[in-house]
Amino acid sequence: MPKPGVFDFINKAKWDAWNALGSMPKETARQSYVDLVSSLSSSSMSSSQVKPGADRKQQEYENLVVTSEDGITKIMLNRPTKKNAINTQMYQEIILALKAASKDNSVLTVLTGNGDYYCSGNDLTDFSGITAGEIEEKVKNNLDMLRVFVNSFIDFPKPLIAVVNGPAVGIAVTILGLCDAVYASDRATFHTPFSHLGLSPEGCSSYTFPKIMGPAKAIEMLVFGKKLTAEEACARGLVTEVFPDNTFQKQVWARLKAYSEFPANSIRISKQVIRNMEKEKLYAVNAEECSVLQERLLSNECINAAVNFLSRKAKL
Ligand SMILES: CCCCC/C=C/CC(=O)SCCNC(=O)CCNC(=O)[C@H](O)C(C)(C)COP(=O)(O)OP(=O)(O)OC[C@H]1O[C@@H](n2cnc3c(N)ncnc32)[C@H](O)[C@@H]1OP(=O)(O)O
Repeated sequence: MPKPGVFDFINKAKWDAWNALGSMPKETARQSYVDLVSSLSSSSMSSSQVKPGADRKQQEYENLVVTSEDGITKIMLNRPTKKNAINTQMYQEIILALKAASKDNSVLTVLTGNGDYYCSGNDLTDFSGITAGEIEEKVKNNLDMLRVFVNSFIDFPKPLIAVVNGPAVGIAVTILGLCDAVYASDRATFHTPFSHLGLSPEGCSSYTFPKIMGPAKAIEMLVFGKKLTAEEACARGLVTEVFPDNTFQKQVWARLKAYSEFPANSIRISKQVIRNMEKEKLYAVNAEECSVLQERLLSNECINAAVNFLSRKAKL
């Protein structure tokens, strides 16, 4: 039939919907419709039957638990016995989980940690058991991966929210500058001990932190390693809001559920309008930080700090 006029809203919507199916056979269209309705009715049943926390699990990961419920995809770091330290496999899994979340039906994506820590940063045992001859290649491969990891935050198309349930260290802190909201328990702390470890800033923090809190406060964190309380991080603009630990999960998830009911396209497009302008700059900052860090990771200062941690002589 001819396309209905622009003010014939209902028939125009129907016409557009049919047209969008292209040459799909009628039987396939009918089956897709039945599948869609079945999935909607089972998800509305499950939202009233399933206990909080037992959301629908997605793909299996070794170091993450990824679930999707009520328009929110939750990516939970899941190495609680290692304070959720990010090892090579976890970096790769986060890249994959973000890619999947960017394409799923969720409105919001949340990053959080399982256990008492949000995340203790890069896994310092990552380079153990490597021979001197292998180290350069391993560092190069890891830095290539780190660049992709950080780019997947820069490129993330929907609001990305960090629910910081406990202390955060190193890269888990720097990457917050690329998140769209950061909700923290009052038990959380924010620590970037790069100089202590012979390292240098990553996660685009050399650019985002001075922008968020001003250069002097950024240097206090990134160069002198000052550990911030959640309230201090909030006063500096790194954290959006702090909640008492005993009501943290309840209050934050109620807030997120309300936000997830906003129109999905509007939310996504508004985030992109705010963030896209800086993408090229952020890619360049990320590349530069990775190149500096590659040299740092091979320095004696860094190797000694890692050896001290591994031999239990030092921790933060
Ligand atoms: C990809 C390319 C490389 C990119 C390089 C970028 C780096 C940026 C960073 O992230 S720098 C930050 C690195 N992180 C740290 O320096 C933290 C090191 N950890 C600690 O200082 C402490 O563990 C602690 C303060 C986080 C917690 O202390 P606590 O006493 O409460 O607990 P334990 O020390 O007993 O920890 C429990 C177990 O967890 C292991 N663990 C904790 N953090 C890490 C880590 N970052 N890497 C590896 N393992 C970690 C810890 O060893 C304990 O394990 P065990 O039970 O087997 O002994």
